[in-house]
Amino acid sequence: MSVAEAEHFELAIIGSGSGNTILTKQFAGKKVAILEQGTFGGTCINVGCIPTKMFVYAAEVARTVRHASKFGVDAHVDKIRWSDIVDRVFGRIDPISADAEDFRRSRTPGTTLFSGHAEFVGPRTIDTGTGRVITADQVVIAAGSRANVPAEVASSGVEFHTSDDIMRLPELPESLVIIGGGYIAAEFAGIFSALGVSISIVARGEKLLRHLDQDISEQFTTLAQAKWDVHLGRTLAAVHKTESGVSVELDDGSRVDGSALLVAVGRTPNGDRLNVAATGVELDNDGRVVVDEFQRTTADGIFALGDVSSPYLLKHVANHEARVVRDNLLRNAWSGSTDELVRTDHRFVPAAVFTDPQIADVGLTEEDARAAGHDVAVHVHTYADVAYGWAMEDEEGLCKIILERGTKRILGAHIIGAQASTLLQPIVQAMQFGLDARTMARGQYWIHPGLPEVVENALLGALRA
Ligand SMILES: Cc1cc2nc3c(=O)[nH]c(=O)nc-3n(C[C@H](O)[C@H](O)[C@H](O)COP(=O)(O)OP(=O)(O)OC[C@H]3O[C@@H](n4cnc5c(N)ncnc54)[C@H](O)[C@@H]3O)c2cc1C
Ligand SMILES: NC(=O)c1ccc[n+]([C@@H]2O[C@H](COP(=O)([O-])OP(=O)(O)OC[C@H]3O[C@@H](n4cnc5c(N)ncnc54)[C@H](O)[C@@H]3O)[C@@H](O)[C@H]2O)c1
Repeated sequence: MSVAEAEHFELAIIGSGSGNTILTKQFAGKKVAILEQGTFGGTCINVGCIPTKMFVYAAEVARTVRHASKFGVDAHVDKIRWSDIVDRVFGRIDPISADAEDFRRSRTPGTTLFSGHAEFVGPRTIDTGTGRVITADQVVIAAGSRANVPAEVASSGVEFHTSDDIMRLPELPESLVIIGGGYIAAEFAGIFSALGVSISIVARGEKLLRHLDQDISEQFTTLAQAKWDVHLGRTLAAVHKTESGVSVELDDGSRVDGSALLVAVGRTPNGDRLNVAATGVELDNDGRVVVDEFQRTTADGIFALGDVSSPYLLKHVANHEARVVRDNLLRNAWSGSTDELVRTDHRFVPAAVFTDPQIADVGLTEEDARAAGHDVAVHVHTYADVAYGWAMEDEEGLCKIILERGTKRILGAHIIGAQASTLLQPIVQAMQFGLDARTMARGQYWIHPGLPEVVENALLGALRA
């Protein structure tokens, strides 16, 4: 079909992850195209946040049993039924994706789903990859990101996995070599080790999760080194196939062997595969679609959101940006005035790494706070120093609070330990709504002897520091 014969839509959305969530009832009756090249629903539901956390929970159950004896409860893991774990996760997720696709394909009047690789061929003109070309008044680029694979692995001919397929392995491997020291490496190391797999990690940094506050990164690295075979400050030289799986050759000539290989070295935004130049959308030096605070790209009528344009690569950020785009799609976003437009708020973006132990953070690291010139007051409180931590026999967890000394404003909070993401959320709330540390610590009751007392004590310690 030629561009001249293109079918016209009021709205076209490239990507059915967070992009699909835009279509609430305000869009009923509008003529909408959704373009999706892969599994409907995108990364989070199919291969990201949700399945990984379902595996994380199964891993935690196994870990609890393995550690039960220190509480005077003798128990052991009889067997890991890997295929049942996989079936539990995907038996729940796959139907959700299939139903969401069916809903858009056949139960949403006015919406057309194009299942193909979309590319721009002109201003707001898209080749849908299905033999049809469409035009649209407004376009949303919500095309996400993809896993990076180092050339040494890609060209090796050796079987390897990424987060896209590691959760569907036919069998649990005896050992797993993980290349990378970030989020995905940490989460899958936690999952597979709890299920009995020997873990080796190869990371080029001197610490794991090195983007985190130094105290947290150090604590995690120390704990990881005690239970996994961790190779820090090493790069990959080559990858070889062996009789039992794979051998990874490092830059110092040493080798790390395992039965399976997981590559977890970051993700690339998919804007480079959309021929965005044809529609006037700019990419930055990191390949992200350039957007302003209203999620508008450099081309009239085109918004972008989520991993394709955001440095955060987090689902709650993509969701927030999708809500901003939804609101701005319904306004006249290129009229010249921005008075009516909704702004994205990236001030206090929290994140959690669901590894062992869990990690969560919000705001500045101590290093960044000092580098920004703040006069900081810092306190680290351990789980072992609160009553619930005693109950848990916890020797790993800590909560670090960074305050601006004069105002008592919370600049950053960093937690490693059980339920870190749950413990962090009230601090996110305090930062978002301008609650200072003194009011947060002493202006409310803290349930005794709940685990959040570690946050209360970290706040009080920072106030005294
Ligand atoms: C293993 C893993 C675990 C994660 N865990 C968490 C977590 O616990 N918490 C968290 O906050 N975040 C997590 N994330 C990150 C989170 O999944 C992403 O930030 C989020 O899903 C991005 O949403 P999105 O809508 O931008 O992109 P996606 O959900 O990836 O959607 C983009 C869609 O666009 C499609 N597409 C791309 N290019 C084209 C094209 N040219 N034509 C047609 N379709 C196209 C893709 O197929 C995809 O379906 C995790 C990610 C991974 C990989
Ligand atoms: N719980 C969560 O919110 C969650 C979970 C998983 C993934 N994610 C998102 O997905 C994104 C991707 O995760 P990720 O772990 O792949 O990326 P990451 O950016 O967290 O970590 C990448 C790691 O790979 C290393 N690396 C990069 N290139 C390398 C190379 N050529 N050889 C060896 N090591 C190399 C980096 O030094 C880093 O340690 C994250 O940025 C995160 O935002 C979030």
